[in-house]
Amino acid sequence: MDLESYVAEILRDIRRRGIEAVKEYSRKFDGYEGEFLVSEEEFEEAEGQIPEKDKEIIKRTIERIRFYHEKQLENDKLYIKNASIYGIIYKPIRRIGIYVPGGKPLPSTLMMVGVPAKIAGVKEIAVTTPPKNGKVNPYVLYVARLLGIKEVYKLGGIQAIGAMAYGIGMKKVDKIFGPGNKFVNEAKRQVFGAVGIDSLAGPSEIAVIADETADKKYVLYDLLSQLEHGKDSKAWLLTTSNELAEYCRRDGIEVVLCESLEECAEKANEIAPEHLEIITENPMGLVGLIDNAGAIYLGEYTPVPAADYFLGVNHVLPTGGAAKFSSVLTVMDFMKRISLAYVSREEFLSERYLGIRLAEIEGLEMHKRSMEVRK
Ligand SMILES: NC(=O)c1ccc[n+]([C@@H]2O[C@H](COP(=O)([O-])OP(=O)(O)OC[C@H]3O[C@@H](n4cnc5c(N)ncnc54)[C@H](O)[C@@H]3O)[C@@H](O)[C@H]2O)c1
Ligand SMILES: N[C@H](CO)Cc1c[nH]c[nH+]1
Ligand SMILES: [Zn+2]
Repeated sequence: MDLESYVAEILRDIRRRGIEAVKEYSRKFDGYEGEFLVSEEEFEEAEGQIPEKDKEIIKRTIERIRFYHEKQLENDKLYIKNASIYGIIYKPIRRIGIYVPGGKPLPSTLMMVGVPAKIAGVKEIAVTTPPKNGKVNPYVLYVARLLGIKEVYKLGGIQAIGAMAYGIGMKKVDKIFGPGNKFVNEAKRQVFGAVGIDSLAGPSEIAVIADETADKKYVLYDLLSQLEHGKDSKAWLLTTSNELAEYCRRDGIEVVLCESLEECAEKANEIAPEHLEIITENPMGLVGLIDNAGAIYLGEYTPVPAADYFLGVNHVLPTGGAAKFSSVLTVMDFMKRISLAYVSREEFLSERYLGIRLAEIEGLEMHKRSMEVRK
């Protein structure tokens, strides 16, 4: 069965049978039976397991992520014309769900999603993450606690996405955030409409554009870093250097030898990778040629793992070509734009002839009357 039908069948079953189906899939895929909601005692136990040094590492990282993201917050945009007010106001989404991957638990992902959500002012946050041996990773729980998130569920994969989208075993969320494996990503795609989703942030990818000036070892380890996430991850080397191409020919790395850096850039645009590193003599010079990438990292000292963890930039990024039409996670993904207008009598009466005639053209009589009846 293909992935789409496989996931659709499980989601259909979850919609039909509710919590019984969620329990069954949780038992089957995560070997878990028991309460889904993490208890206060579990939060405390987790905190007790984290060494003080690690607590400092996490706090400092959260500060760096906050510093970067605070600058993204936009103000309402209003203007006055003919004594009327027009514009856009921003409101945080009321209730969100965050999926934190758990095959290899990624507490850093909770920092990347939780911090901008808090900056945006989201009031209710539910986190789902798959348990291992019946428990949630203690670092994930510690990060949740630091961010003031109390609702964490031991739920992973398709069943977690179904539970958040349809409100099974928890209050339904308005939008689901966070990356995951191919099952999670496809489930998010399929529940879109019932809820919002951030983007299609699936198995990790990296493309590196490099020339003969690049350090071969730096390039190779950067490529291998993203393959480490799992067998669905992808890595491309786009290079003008024969020597580098030969050095990086390893399992899982697709090497493309190009005639010029312009050709490398065009190849990157076709791939639209999640991450694009440019390690060339003049990396900045190529940025103008790149249209499609989730993130662009320039030079020898901006490897993807640094961005994954401590630079402060967001590591939730579109994959599978979705960077052609979607973007890195930002604070504004947690907010809705609401159109606002307050029209003065003077402006309404002087301009309404436009609306009245357009209503006639569209044959919508009550639209016309609504504008005509006003004095
Ligand atoms: N694009 C991004 O922004 C980004 C960021 C971080 C991580 N990632 C990616 O997230 C992914 C995390 O994957 P992971 O597997 O470690 O954790 P995960 O939590 O996404 O997936 C694990 C869950 O998948 C479900 N599952 C596994 N096999 C299944 C099957 N055969 N049928 C149904 N469900 C099944 C189980 O419920 C399991 O708990 C990686 O691919 C990583 O590259 C992407
Ligand atoms: N590289 C991942 C995004 O594709 C993010 C991550 C989290 N932890 C390590 N890496
Ligand atoms: Zn990574």
